[in-house]
Amino acid sequence: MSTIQSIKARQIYDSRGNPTTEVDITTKDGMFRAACPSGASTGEHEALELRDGTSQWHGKSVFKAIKNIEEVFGPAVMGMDVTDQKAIDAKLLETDGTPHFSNYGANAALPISMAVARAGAAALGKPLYAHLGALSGRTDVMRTPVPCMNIINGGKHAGNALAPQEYMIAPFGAKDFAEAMRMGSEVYHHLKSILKKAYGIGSTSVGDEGGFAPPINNPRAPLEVIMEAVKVAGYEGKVGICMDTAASEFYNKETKMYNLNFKGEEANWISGAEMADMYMEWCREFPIISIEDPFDENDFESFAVLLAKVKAAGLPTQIVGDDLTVSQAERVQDAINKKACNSLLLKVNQVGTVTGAIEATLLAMSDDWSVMVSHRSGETEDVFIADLVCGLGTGQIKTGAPCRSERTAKLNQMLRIEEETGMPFGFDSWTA
Ligand SMILES: O=C(O)[C@@H](CO)OP(=O)(O)O
Ligand SMILES: [Mg+2]
Repeated sequence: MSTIQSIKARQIYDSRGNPTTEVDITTKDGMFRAACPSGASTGEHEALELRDGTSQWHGKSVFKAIKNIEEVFGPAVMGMDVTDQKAIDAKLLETDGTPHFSNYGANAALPISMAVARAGAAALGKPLYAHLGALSGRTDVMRTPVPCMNIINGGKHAGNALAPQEYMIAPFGAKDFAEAMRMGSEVYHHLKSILKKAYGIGSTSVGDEGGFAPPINNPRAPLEVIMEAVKVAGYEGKVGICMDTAASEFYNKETKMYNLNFKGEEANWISGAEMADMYMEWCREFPIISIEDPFDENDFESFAVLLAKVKAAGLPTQIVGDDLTVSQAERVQDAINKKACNSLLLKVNQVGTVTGAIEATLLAMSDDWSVMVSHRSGETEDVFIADLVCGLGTGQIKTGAPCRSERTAKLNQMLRIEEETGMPFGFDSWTA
């Protein structure tokens, strides 16, 4: 048994230069630190990110959340045993008194929960990934994941006119994580040269997650240039494409239409049914193995239409819920009932505790979904999700481009985990 002796919180800054929360917990085994990430294209059902003042502007300070850590959550969990993650997470929820931290903030609860996992691992003499594997009952299936690297940025993450938010490469044909990293970084560098030639000056500036943000607004064009880069690198058949359209960002709730040129001057409205046809066309033409948030966060219907079409066509593409499911068991259950998707994007701050994230994962897996662990567009140096994905053994992670330290920190941590353990690599359904 190892108990919480002190909790200290501070405001630090994330990769976008916005304030966020960090916590230090001490036990007899030492000091354990964790920091909270922050999204830009956040789902409306996510647990509350508490910022000072009344607006939701991300540049606002988080001193209220800091105060809540030190004066509300901290005292509530003081003296509790850090090896009992479930009990501490339940205490955080009970103290807040709402299902998703609407009173004191998930950005106050989450770093405590993550630091407790680190402290618990130390108390048991285990690496973090092994502790998380045990907490989720998945010790026997731990593995390093296919890194889905976001190499072209659009949407809310970039200053270009491109509507879809993320175009990722997934080097699933690698023999191990180290090779996947090498393949990903080679494709990334080839893409840089191709973009420079095709689009000139400014085309290789990057978005929030390190992917290029070229002056493109045709949503199909990135698929073409990415495949060109994959070809030049010599990895055709070994690298798939994953997309995150983040379609909630350009949906009109009244007209139920999507504006595929929402950052450009002239709108380009299309219906959910037309979007589904567009995705199907792309999936037939390109090796797209994953589409996240292809529709609005409440448009379960269009999700279900696309999933059914993909299955009927025998395509390998997974349909991933992010804003739709917000890493919360209730929303996952809803999506299971409505057959809206077959994959969960897992972001710990959408739910606010490590236990909540594990619950959502296990529920999704119980219906044969895949699970892609994910960073946020606003990240810190904290590498927690690298250990989480290996411990849960989901086989997929998205944590940005193979550049920028807040992204490579996680990728490099997985290189270390692979070196240390020789864990198996990859996601079984994605094979070369
Ligand atoms: O939509 C997403 O999946 C994420 C991470 O890539 O973006 P954000 O953190 O801005 O929600
Ligand atoms: Mg998303």
